[in-house]
Amino acid sequence: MDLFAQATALARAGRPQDGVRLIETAAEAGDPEGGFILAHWLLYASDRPRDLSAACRLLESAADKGKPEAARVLAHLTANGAGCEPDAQKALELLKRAAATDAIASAQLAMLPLLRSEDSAADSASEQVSADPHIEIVRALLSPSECAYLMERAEPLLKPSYVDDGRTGIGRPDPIRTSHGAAFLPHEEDLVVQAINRRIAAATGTRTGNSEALYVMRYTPGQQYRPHMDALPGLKNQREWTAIAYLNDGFEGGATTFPKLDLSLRPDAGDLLVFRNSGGDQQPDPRMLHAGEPVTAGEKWIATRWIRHGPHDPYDRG
Ligand SMILES: O=C(O)CCC(=O)C(=O)O
Ligand SMILES: [Fe+2]
Repeated sequence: MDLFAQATALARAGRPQDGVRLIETAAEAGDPEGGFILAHWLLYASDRPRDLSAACRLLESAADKGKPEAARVLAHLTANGAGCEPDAQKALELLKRAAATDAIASAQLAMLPLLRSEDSAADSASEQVSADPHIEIVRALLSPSECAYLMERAEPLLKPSYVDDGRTGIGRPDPIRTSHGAAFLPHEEDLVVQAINRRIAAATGTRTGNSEALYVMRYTPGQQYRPHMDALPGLKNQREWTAIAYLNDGFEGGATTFPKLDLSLRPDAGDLLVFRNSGGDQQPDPRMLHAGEPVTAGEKWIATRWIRHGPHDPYDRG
């Protein structure tokens, strides 16, 4: 039985602390599997305070001992400068090392030469839907292969979408949003996702460091996002902008509607819908109520960036 299975068996037998101790002891002894698991507990802050630097050190040691998944996750953190100095060259070397035996890393590596440049955001035609409030569609910002890549990467990570409680900032299931989704937190934000995030920032005139994690959503028939506001009253660092990349075509229903503005939009795959949720005073703009209408056939995939007024830590849900 591998280490994780042993720890899980202990937890199931009512001895979770022994399971945790088993992983910690293995990690301390330099076991790459133990180090990889402990690094994730430190990244997710699941049972202990978040410590990105400690996670990087554990991943580095596990990667040096030949664990490709550790090299891949460390590549993401290194490219991002999360928990360590940003170093694009080192990130690429780590990814190449991982790609020799890790299918996810090799798919990522294969995408890199196909990525559109950050400057290409300026070449995408932008159509103004409304000047005030600001709503626009940037056409074909993402290529078909980039859209396919995001859906493929997100699929195994999908979980029922939660809605953050405006008061507590804690996520909970809510019939308002019945889709499934996956957030690309900094350690999951691979080099392709980082490039896409930079392009979305360039297209919206915002900074990557102001955004929440890219959130990929999938709606199957009957699923929807009922009318809601992305800006939340009382949020100290407001969700000023929303940028939604549409990743596929070939579904029915699922338009994005703004009931107060009498607008119904159905952008094409690769397009980015951008709208402003709050004014300069950071107060939610009531006109920006919007919904993802129920999908009636096929699947609808989108990727959303909720962009804050100022710098935001994507690990911080508040
Ligand atoms: O699915 C849609 O069209 C809307 C999604 C949305 O409102 C959001 O991501 O905040
Ligand atoms: Fe929304």
